[in-house]
Amino acid sequence: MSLLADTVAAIRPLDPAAMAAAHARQATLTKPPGSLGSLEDLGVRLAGLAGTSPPPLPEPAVVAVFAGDHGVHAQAVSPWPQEVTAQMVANFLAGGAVVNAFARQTGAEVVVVDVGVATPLLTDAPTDAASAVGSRRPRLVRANVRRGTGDLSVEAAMTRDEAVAAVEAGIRVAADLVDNGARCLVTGDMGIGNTTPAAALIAAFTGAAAADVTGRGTGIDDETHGRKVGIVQRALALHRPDPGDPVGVLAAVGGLEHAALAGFVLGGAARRVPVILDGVIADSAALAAAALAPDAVGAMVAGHRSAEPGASVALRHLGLEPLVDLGLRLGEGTGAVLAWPIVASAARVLHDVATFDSAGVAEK
Ligand SMILES: Cc1cc2ncn([C@H]3O[C@H](COP(=O)(O)O)[C@@H](O)[C@H]3O)c2cc1C
Ligand SMILES: O=C(O)c1cccnc1
Repeated sequence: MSLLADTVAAIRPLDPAAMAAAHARQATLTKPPGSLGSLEDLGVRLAGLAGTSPPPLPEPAVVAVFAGDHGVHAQAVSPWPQEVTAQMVANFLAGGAVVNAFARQTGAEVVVVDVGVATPLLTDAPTDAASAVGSRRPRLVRANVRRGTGDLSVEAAMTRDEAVAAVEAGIRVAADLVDNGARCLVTGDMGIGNTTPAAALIAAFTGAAAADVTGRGTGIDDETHGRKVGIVQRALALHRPDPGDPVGVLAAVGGLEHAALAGFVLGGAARRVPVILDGVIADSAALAAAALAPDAVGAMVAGHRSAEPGASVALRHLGLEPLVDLGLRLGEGTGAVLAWPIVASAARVLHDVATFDSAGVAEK
């Protein structure tokens, strides 16, 4: 079988016995029952994912920033030049982007994956994902499938083979990181124009109208936004993507980083490690992952609620409630990195907190 088929086949539901044990343990801890709100449910889900209660602490964490370019950039859907994608990759590797600052603050590592950047990357950064674990220096993984997609408003973004190659690149990154000790995977993205394919994917997988899922990305005016909605509508009318064929949807209206992120989520789910979703790009990729393997949703944690309207539509479809809601609309993995300490805290409660019995605290 192929790596994609093997990975999908390895994804199983959450373990009900571990979840029941974690749920029972929550009730014995020195706090009023339910007082940790959704963190209690998150702790239970982490136990179900790991198959043990208490669940392992989700650390170390690595944020993988998948980078790609977009043919639809030719339709002026973003005010930024395409070269900014490659320039920001250099900035990530030099440690100067917002995601680097947040990663330093929280203790996460950064790996950048070139899965579809249009311009060749010149860098002396170390290039293996495995060594990212425990390293302070960002890594670059060279996994370029093609130098940017086709313009999805007039042609398929990529071929089916390219979509599968990008998904499998993401699976490989997840596998390398987990095999080298990562216990939490964090999604990141960089790709000028990538909120347009994200909107098209969300419309295709949820059935929502283009106007309800297309946002302002880096910050566009009303005229550009109106045109962007029209371009998403045109792409959907042209390709008629079938949500029952997730690879076909990714190939028609996706992006290389979206496809790789779908694979990254599947790779984490197959190895039963939590994957924290960042913003609208990760959320759109998560819809593709869930369409390929419905049980993959068990490994997903919605890090934050992006200001992009499509993000909320996608999360609702997945049945996920975001942890952080700060009006962020940056991407790169920033919101997900901020959520990581919250995810770790949800697990740590089940390790560290005394029980009413052990602490001699009276129950009501
Ligand atoms: C300097 C800069 C840094 C970024 N970091 C993330 N993005 C974000 O903005 C882009 C998507 O928005 P749109 O679809 O409107 O182009 C992606 O690259 C995303 O990661 C950035 C964008 C810029 C300009
Ligand atoms: O939701 C996101 O991650 C996002 C929003 C705007 C631009 N880039 C990314």
